[in-house]
Amino acid sequence: MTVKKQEQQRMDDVISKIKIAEREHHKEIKKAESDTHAIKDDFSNNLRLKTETYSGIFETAATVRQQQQMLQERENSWQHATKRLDILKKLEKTPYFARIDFQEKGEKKAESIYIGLGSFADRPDNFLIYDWRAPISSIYYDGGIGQITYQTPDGPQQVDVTLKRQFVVENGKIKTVFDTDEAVGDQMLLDVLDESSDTKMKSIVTTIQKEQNQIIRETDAELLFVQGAAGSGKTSAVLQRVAYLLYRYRGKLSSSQVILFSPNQLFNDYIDQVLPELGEHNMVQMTYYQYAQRRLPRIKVETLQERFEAQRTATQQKILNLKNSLYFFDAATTYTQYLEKKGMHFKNIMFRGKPFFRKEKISQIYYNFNENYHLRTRLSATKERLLKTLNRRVESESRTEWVEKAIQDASQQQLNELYGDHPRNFENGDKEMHYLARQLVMEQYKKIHADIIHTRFININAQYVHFLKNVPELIDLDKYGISEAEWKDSVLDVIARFKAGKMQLTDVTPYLRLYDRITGKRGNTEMRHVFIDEIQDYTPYQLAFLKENFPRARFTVLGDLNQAIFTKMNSYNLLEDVSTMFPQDKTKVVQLTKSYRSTKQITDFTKQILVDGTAVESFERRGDLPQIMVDKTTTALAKDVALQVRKNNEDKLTTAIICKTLDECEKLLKALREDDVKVTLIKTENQRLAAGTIIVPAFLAKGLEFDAVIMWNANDKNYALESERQLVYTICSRAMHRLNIYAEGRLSPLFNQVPAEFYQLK
Ligand SMILES: Nc1ncnc2c1ncn2[C@@H]1O[C@H](COP(=O)(O)OP(=O)(O)OP(=O)(O)O)[C@@H](O)[C@H]1O
Repeated sequence: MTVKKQEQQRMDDVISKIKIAEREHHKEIKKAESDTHAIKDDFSNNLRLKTETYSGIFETAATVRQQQQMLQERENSWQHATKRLDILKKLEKTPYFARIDFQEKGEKKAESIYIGLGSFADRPDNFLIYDWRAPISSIYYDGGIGQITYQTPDGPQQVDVTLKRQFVVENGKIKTVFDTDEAVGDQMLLDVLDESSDTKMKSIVTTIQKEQNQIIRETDAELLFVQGAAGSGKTSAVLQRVAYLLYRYRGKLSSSQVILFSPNQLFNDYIDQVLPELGEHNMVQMTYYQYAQRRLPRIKVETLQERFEAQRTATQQKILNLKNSLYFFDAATTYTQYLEKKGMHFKNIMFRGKPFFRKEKISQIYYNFNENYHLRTRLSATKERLLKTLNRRVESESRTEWVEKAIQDASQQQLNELYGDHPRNFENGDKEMHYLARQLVMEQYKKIHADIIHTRFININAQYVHFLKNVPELIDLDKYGISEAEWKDSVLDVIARFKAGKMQLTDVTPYLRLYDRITGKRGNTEMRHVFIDEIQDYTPYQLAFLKENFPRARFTVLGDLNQAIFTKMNSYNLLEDVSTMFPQDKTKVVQLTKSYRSTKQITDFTKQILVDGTAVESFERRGDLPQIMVDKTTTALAKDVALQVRKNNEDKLTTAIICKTLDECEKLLKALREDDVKVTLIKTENQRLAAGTIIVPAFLAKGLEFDAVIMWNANDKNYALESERQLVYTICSRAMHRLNIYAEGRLSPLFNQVPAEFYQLK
């Protein structure tokens, strides 16, 4: 019998056992559902509410609690069985993708294990399939044949691997079997990478590479920094890592305690199938912009597009750099310490157009507490004092004549509203009158009460401006090449924006943090893992803020300093900045250099665009040389783009046309439509990735990939500055199989250093 036949026999046997298990789980689910119905019916038929006596209330509450517990138990077993069934259904189609034969040290007999998406045993401890995340499965990813060490919860273990076999399976049938002596055979990887792109990212579980496996299984570091070339599988590895952590810490870690910050909403949409494919729930996913904007519903924060397209003077850029830095973060910390003594800005609490509590009065209360009071306690003590004063005012006001009269004149309905839920068994008429009077006055003062509770007396805009005005005292501006006058202008700019209800993204984080420090907001201690993708587009200030906001979380950050399209050159110091926030012995940096996304020709070309592209290695997958076409007019170029799109379609390659700005996208869209080319414009990050040809502005193409990329108008006007090198690299490195570059007039000088043998001139 051939190896393939033998293996198929085993697979058939395993599948039939999986089917038996599926039926069991079906039964369990049905039972949990019918039990739930029965409990609910029983509950509504037999529950008598006894509310007359204490013991009656007690009894009723106990019954309700008992019912709830029973329901919860059924719910848990339902959930457990449903999740398991879900995995079994996946296993039924592809039970496993690898087999390893090995001998443990000191053991006489060799063992064979099969590795799949989840584990499966037909009886206790008889594992027919091992989960890819089990400690032993690591040997599949980590090495070839021979002695291999793997990590277990009890420490390192050594085994002698004698066979590594990989399977390609479709619908329960083995398509190919091959034995390999490498970590994960290149042939299998090549097959996977040759496939065409999709609007949804796929998991890489069958072909995880050794370096990626390290990232996935890392559990010691508090900060794991992954620097990887474009297409080196950072995002893929990190999603596998989430699945790994959920498995490794099951019962202790849930998907709601893991948050991923991604570059844009489009990208969120692109990756949201990976974890479900691996049988796990998605983690919390958000963009930094969403995280910040949801706290500022009334302010219009600069959008991704505005930020990307803004033209800044050298001075504005210097100011921005300072505001994004950790120095600025520290200066803000010092400033808030100083607020414990003086400088807080308050607003009057108004009542019917007049100040009820004057800001001077609030300030006096705030600063009257002794120095043991810090910002949080100072504020809550102030609130308490204000509420007390309000209460006294309610008391005295309720004894005034107008109130008495108002109650006497009140209709029955108005009175009922004043009584509310209060039992009407007052001791005497006076007490009843007093109660109603207080209710009436409190109703009048409702807004004041709410203003105090919600700390609306803090003037955060004025406070932020006050902070900015004080910056020259806190930071030596000279060191940053900024004059006092320039700084003053920048403060005026912030004030003008405030007046128009707007804010630059750079100001958002210091602004929110100032508010948090004043109000003493505590961080989110539930979150255990924070993942940040495309870290190069974050500022050190934002990262320090996130660290403060998730004090108990471990951080995994990934990025490619060569793709910093927003922060540009400043990103190169980022690693240094970030590492100061974590203990050194708990920081781990991993470099991924091999690029899997693109053909060798594309990777070799794109790495030449970089100033120092040495850390990028191509993977041996062959394709055409990238093509560059320069023509005199955009009309002629658009015609050629249309032809190229048609050619790509014929070759079954999905095309993305990437322009620098949205405006250019719109113009090209018009030209292509006139030429009868079907294309979808992706205008905002809230859109879905459409199938078929798309046109997308560069700032939204982050993290995505396409079979074929057309870079639109890479001329010397559009990409003139050295600081745009990373953008050009990012655009070109989105291509998997084919890359075409078009330029009107003259090609951007950023391509000058690419040797002619790396591309073809059309
Ligand atoms: N081990 C692997 N097996 C199969 N495919 C892989 C592997 N690693 C990466 N890939 C593929 O390479 C492509 C790029 O991966 P991914 O998007 O994760 O890279 P990245 O480093 O996040 O890229 P970028 O920084 O450019 O956004 C994807 O199509 C992914 O499926």
